[in-house]
This record gives sequence, structure tokens and C-alpha cells, in this order.
Amino acid sequence: MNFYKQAATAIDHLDTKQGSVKGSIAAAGLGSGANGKEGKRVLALVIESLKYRPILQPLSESLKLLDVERKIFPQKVPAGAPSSKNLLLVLLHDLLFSKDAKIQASDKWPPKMAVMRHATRLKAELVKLQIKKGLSNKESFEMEGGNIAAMIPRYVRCNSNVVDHDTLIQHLTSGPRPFKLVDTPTYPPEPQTFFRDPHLDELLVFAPSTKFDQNPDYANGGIILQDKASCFPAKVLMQDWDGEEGEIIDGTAAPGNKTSFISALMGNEGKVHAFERSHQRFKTLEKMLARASCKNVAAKRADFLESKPGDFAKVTRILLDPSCSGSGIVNRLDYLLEDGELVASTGVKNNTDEPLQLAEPEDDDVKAERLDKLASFQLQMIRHAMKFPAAKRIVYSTCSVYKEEDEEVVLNALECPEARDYGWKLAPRSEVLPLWERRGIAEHLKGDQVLADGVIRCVPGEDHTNGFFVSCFIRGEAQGAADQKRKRSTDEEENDDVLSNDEEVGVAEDEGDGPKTISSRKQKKNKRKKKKKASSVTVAVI
Ligand SMILES: C[S@@+](CC[C@H](N)C(=O)[O-])C[C@H]1O[C@@H](n2cnc3c(N)ncnc32)[C@H](O)[C@@H]1O
Repeated sequence: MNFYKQAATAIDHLDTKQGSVKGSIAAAGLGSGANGKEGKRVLALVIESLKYRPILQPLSESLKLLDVERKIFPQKVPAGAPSSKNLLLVLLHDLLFSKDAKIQASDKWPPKMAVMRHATRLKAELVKLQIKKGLSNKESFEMEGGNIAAMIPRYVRCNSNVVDHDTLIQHLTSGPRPFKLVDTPTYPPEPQTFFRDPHLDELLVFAPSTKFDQNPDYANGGIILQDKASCFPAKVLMQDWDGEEGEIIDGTAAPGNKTSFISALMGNEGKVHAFERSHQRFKTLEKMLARASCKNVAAKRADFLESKPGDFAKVTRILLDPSCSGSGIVNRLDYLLEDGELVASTGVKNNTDEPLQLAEPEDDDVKAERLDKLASFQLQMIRHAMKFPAAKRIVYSTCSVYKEEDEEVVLNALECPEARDYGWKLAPRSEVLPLWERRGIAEHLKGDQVLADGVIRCVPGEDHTNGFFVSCFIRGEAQGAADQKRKRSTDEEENDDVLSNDEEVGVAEDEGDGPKTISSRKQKKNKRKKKKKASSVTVAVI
């Protein structure tokens, strides 16, 4: 199968929601997958064609190309062949939007001949459309049609493990194609300009289509392409870090963008324990950490829920950015590329370990069930983190905009027994990027405006980022295990209802120094009851 047929087959695969982008590349007959040379080439064509599909498809329809050339692009294609619609799409992309404005195939290949018969008209129609829309160049079509994704700036995080901020700016503003550093933020930034992010010192903000794949600082890990919102959790976690306090856990680390930011915020010193459960994603994590020159990260392929809190007595801060629905991610097309190694032309990380599919409406019941499962897993992660004996700060984040995974998880976490036993509460706004205007939604937090102010939301299309949510749990003093046990047994005497609630939620057994599990607490309660019964019997006998 040739290159165009492979790309069209991959798009068919994505259109019919048959699986992940990697699966789509495999379906296109590329044995080496998306990481091989051919795979990368096909993947790039798939993404670029999808970006311009809102222009290319109507253009082709206005010229009735599928109809006029139906012999070459039949409605019904033989089994295993790509659909005519998507074959035409990728060919039109290369003719009208590729660098060389050429279809890279033999002039005698019938599909190319068919498209070339209409090339002059197609180009003329595109110019007309460009003028009508007042666009300065045809690449601006990418921004058309309320394409929120294409309006999100390209955020460059300066990785201080490799290069310092001033040196990076000096590199960027010199060389053969220098960028111009401007003082005033404008959204989206003008091409070939950039400005300092108004909220995060480590970030520089560029025009959305800026490419860094040829940039030497990108190649050596000095530049990390990371959506602004995705930088918030590490920043909140590491607020007022003095280097002496203790160690850090990143409970859900791959692909490692937040881990490497934490590492840099620690000056590449101290220790970060990075957990990643998935075998495949762990490999990506290792590569990303090496590329970002993280020397203070101990990565483990392990399930955070199975970690024993008592084994991490020095850990004072924990980041949890668990799997979520990814409903906040709008630049789905760039996101197709974001898979560890393939980050060159992307601005946002892959923030879900779900197989990647093009967004399509989901049945309400299916969605509710999926969110329910995700939310209980997310809560379980927070409850586990709350048991770490020296922990005093837990940051919980998602790239979801659904209340079920955001405020409601926070509320449930605040009401869980671990929060009560260990004295966890929500950090106030002053500790959670106070200058970020958009906060949580009080309505989802039982109307509590103070709680809502303590968390952060990002809304795609309005905040120049993907959709995101960040919260931070704190406790004043890390209490000793003995204190906690004493407190717990007092509470147990007082509150039977909480135990039955715990049963419903279900917490994993833990054999560490943290609080005893619900089942062992229940056993204790039963023992106490038996003891009481026994003593009353004894009294009666006497
Ligand atoms: C949303 S992604 C994390 C993204 C990462 N924080 C970053 O910024 O690059 C969630 C990750 O957590 C991992 N994960 C989910 N449950 C886990 C668990 N119980 N223990 C460890 N890793 C887990 C998933 O495999 C996935 O790689």
C-alpha cells in the first residue's frame, strides 16, 4: 500500500472509532507502528490532513470531485482499500497545504491524475476563500471555524535542569531565524514573536503553529513543550520548597512532564519517587526523564495504590494526576502526536491513558458509568496518598472539565475518613496560584465559595489553555502514627455510621505504617463488641 493509501486507511480507522492512533497506524499496514520512519511520515500526514479537513472537505464538495471522478474515487471500495473520501482528503492536503504543494506519487497514478485534472480550479477556489475570509495566508485556515485548538499558544517550558532561562531567551532571540521577545501578551501571539507567561516564570509563549523540532534546545531537553495548565500542578505542589523538607512522590508519572518539572523546581536535587503502572508508558517515562536530564528521580514501574506508606517516611508532598476522561483536551489533533517521543510539534501532553479516539458523542449512560468508575479510582488514589505518614501536601489534578472528576472528587476526599483521621483540608486560594482568576464552581462544592476559591479551573477557548483542574490538600503538621491510631480509635467509638460508609467505598488493604484498613478496623470493632458482650455475660453469671 502506498503512503497516501496508508494515511487514508488510518483516518478511516480513526473515523470509525476503531481504536487508538497507534492502532490506526498498524491498521494502515505499518508494521513498525507510529515510531518507525514511515509511521512518523504517515502520522504527520494524518494529523495535517485532519487539521485542514474543515476546509478541504467543503472545497472538494463544492467542486463535486467525488462525483465527477467517481471512476477513480468510487463510493464503494474493495475490501481493504481506503475510503475514496479520505484518499481524496490526503491528496488534496498535499496539493494545497504541503510545503512543496505537490502530491508525492507517480504522475501516472490514477488518483493523482484525477486530482491534478482539477488542480488549477482547486487552487483558485482556495485563494478566493482566503480573500473572502480576510486571511493573510492559507495556513491561517487552520485557525478558522472556531478551532479553539489552533488558537492555543505553543508553550515552551524552560527546563532548568539543562539550560537557564536567560540563556534560553538569548538562544531564541539570536541565530538564523530569531524570535522577537515582546513585552505585552497578545493572544494568539504573532508568528516569530514570544512573550513571558504572565503566571509562570518558567514559561514562554509562542504562536500556536511555531515548530521546535529543529531547535537545538528542544533536541537537548532544554525546551519542554507543555501546555500551560499542565504546568500548574507541579508549581502548586512545590510552592515554598526549601530543599530540606523531604522527598516527593509523583503517583502517576508517565509520560513525565510534571515529574520533570518537579525535578527542575527542586534544582535537580533531593529525591522524587515516580510511580507508573503501565509497562509501555513506563518506558516513555524513562526516556522523557533521561531527555530532561532528571538526576533526582527514581522511576518505578509500580502501582501507587500498592505502595506502602510506611516505606516512604520522608515523603512530604505527593502529586496525583491520575487517568481521567481527558474531556478538557481540545487540541486532539496535536494530541495524536503526543506520545512520549513524538512531542516535537505538539503543545500538550497526553494526559489520559485511554486509547486515543477522535471525539464523538458518547451515550449518556455509558458516559455516566465511565465517569463513575474514573471518579472512584481518583478518590481511591487521594485516600491512599492521605495515609503517607509525613505527607503535608497533596496536589490532585485532571485534564477533565467534568465536575464528577473535579469538584465532586475533592468534596468526597474531604469527607473521607482519611481526611478526618489525618487532618487533611483544602488549601486556601493563597496557596494555589492566587493570581489565576478562574476558580472552581461553588455549586459543585455544596455552594461553598471558599472551597471553590481554593481550586483552579481552566476553560479551553477562554484561558488560552486546555481544560484543566487543580486542587491541593494540606495538613498543618504530619502527625505520628501513634497519634493517628489514638485519634482513630476514639472516632471509632463515636461513629459507627462512618464505618458503614467506608465499606461502600472500599479501600485497598494497607500493611504499612499508615492507618489500618477498613476491614481491620471493622474486625477491631467486632472484637470490641464481642468483648462487651462477653463482659455483660460474665456480669450476669456472677
Ligand atoms: C494522566 S496520566 C499522567 C500524566 C503525567 N502526570 C504527565 O504530566 O506527564 C496518568 C498516568 O497514571 C498512570 N496510572 C494510573 N493508575 C496508576 C496507579 N494506580 N499507579 C501508578 N500509575 C498509574 C497511567 O498509566 C498514566 O500513565
